[in-house]
Amino acid sequence: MNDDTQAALSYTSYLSLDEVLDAQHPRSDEHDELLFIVIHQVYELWFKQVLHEALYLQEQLEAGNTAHATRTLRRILTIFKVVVAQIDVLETMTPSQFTSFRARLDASSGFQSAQFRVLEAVLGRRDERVFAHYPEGGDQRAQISDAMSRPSLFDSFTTYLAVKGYDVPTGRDVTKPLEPSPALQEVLLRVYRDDTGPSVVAEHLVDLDEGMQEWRYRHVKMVERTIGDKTGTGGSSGAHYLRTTLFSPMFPDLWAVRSRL
Ligand code: HEM
Ligand SMILES: N[C@@H](CC(=O)c1ccccc1NC=O)C(=O)O
Repeated sequence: MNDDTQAALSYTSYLSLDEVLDAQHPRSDEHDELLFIVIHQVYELWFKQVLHEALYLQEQLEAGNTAHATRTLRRILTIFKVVVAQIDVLETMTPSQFTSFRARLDASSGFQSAQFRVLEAVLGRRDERVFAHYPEGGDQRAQISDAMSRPSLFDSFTTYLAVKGYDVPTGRDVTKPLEPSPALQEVLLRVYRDDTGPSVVAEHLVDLDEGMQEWRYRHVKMVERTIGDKTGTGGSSGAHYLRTTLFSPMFPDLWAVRSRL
């Protein structure tokens, strides 16, 4: 196409708003279903942004760049605050309002959020059970599987510590779950005692771990108040299942050293 005939860039075209604002398709005539859809779409957009930042963060860490890594971590943490806070908006929906359209959700559920599973994998989760909700041979399954085969954020952090001259244990199989490592804990104690850039990065990783746990806690409370102990549309026991996910920190070594600091 000749440049002269191309429509001028506008707010609407730059942001693809025709597509974005045409992407809400309630399955009922219930007033509250639009909120439910919009909230989830906003989540998925933030997940996209967090994943984009997390990849950048891993590059910055592996290059030993404390300033950039710290800035990126602060951005991710700020987004986490926003996504935890937006649960307040969904909690303005009463149980009976949700019940009015819940059956129309069929068997769809948060279990099928591929970006959430990719995020968990980037943060170090290695757990085949999540695949149950993604068809074999599908793109989403491949994305989660790829993320589980790459070094996690914590692996990039240990690489960063090595670049900074710390004698970190090497040779971890990055496709396996993160296990507490006494040798790495000794290194972390030195990092905290030195109290320079790496200790700031470590504290931000603790913030991130806590932020993820905050989200899980707020999600469970929202579930308890909205559907009580009904089973989930995704086939789990619902709030009971979600409570079992509450107390598994992503970076166990960073928590293990705290009683010695
Ligand atoms: C009224 C609001 C909500 C209710 C009642 C609810 C309920 C549930 C339930 C019962 C499960 C367990 C899976 C199942 O059997 O269905 C679940 C999982 C999940 N939900 Fe929600 N949810 C709500 C809102 C949200 C929102 C806003 C998000 C944001 C993306 C979300 C993301 C997830 C994720 C990622 C999981 C999987 C968690 C895991 O396995 O650790 N949910 N939800
Ligand atoms: N699992 C929820 C339904 C639900 O919340 C949901 C359904 C479809 C898409 C996203 C959802 N949000 C989180 O699980 C339930 O059992 O009511």
